[in-house]
Amino acid sequence: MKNDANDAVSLRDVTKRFGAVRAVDGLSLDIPVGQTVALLGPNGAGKSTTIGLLLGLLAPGSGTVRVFGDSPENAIRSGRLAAMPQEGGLVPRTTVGELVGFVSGTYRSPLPLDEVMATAGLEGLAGRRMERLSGGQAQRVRFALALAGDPDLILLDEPTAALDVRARREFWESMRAFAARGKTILFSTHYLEEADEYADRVVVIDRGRIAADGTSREIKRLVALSTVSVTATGDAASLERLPGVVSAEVRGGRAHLRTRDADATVVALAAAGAVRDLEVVPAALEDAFIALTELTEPVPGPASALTETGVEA
Ligand SMILES: Nc1ncnc2c1ncn2[C@@H]1O[C@H](COP(=O)(O)OP(=O)(O)OP(=O)(O)O)[C@@H](O)[C@H]1O
Repeated sequence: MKNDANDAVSLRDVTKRFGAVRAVDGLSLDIPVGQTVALLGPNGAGKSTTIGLLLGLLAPGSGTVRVFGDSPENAIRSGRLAAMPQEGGLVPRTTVGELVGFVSGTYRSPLPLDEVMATAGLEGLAGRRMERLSGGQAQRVRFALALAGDPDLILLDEPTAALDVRARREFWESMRAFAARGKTILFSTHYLEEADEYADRVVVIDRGRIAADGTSREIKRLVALSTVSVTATGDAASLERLPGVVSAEVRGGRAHLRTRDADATVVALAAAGAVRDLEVVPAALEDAFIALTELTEPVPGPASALTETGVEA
């Protein structure tokens, strides 16, 4: 039997229903201490429900939920678990320094204030009033409030949903500083690029179940196809027999090979002396995500549409 006290998060066969809807459907997930994990999934996949269960805001219908081997309630009480709200939580007419200082003072062993401000990227903003903060700055203040008690695990439900690209990048720089201190982060996101860039591990969730779990590289390799292009030296039918190749097309004097294993395909092309003007376009996480979440029947509920950078409502 696994000793889940070694993991920051341990979900075992967890199910949560809302009437006829199985929001979380037999989910098992262990997150070791120090990992940054993205929970990626389309609308209604069960991401918020999973986070709600981990915070003890929702009780599982069946299965067990453990945070550092303990109940979510105890993990929060001991200060090891914190969450960051997506909105609200900021008191008007106070300054950043006053609010963060006040919240810090409510903890028994808070993180030193200057460290909180530095990790959240708020240096120079201590005197700024809440009303005058940009969306990105406000989100970093919420992050500072979550950090104040020096938690070991932070749960973030779509932390950058309301931020523009630049604010998102700045937010993730703050998060990196937190992760660099050996802390564990679990965040949900619709943005594939965020999962790709900032998570050590991507857990794709769909209809309350895990559809894939691994590094973004592993997930891409699992289901998405890379494209290898070379100056054509053979016909499509012979190229389709190369290792890894799923389909081949010859047009404009170039062969375009869709492959599950670009390395193997390139090696075979090289062995055949056919690697002139080689170009390899790696698989995108977006392709993998579409493939994974299209494997099963669509769910009734909010429609989801893919944008260039992610999945939006
Ligand atoms: N309190 C509730 N009552 C009834 N149904 C609910 C409730 N909370 C969630 N659901 C349903 O459970 C399913 C999972 O919802 P959840 O909010 O966990 O998904 P999500 O992945 O966070 O989606 P989104 O990305 O849209 O926030 C959905 O079908 C949703 O409609």
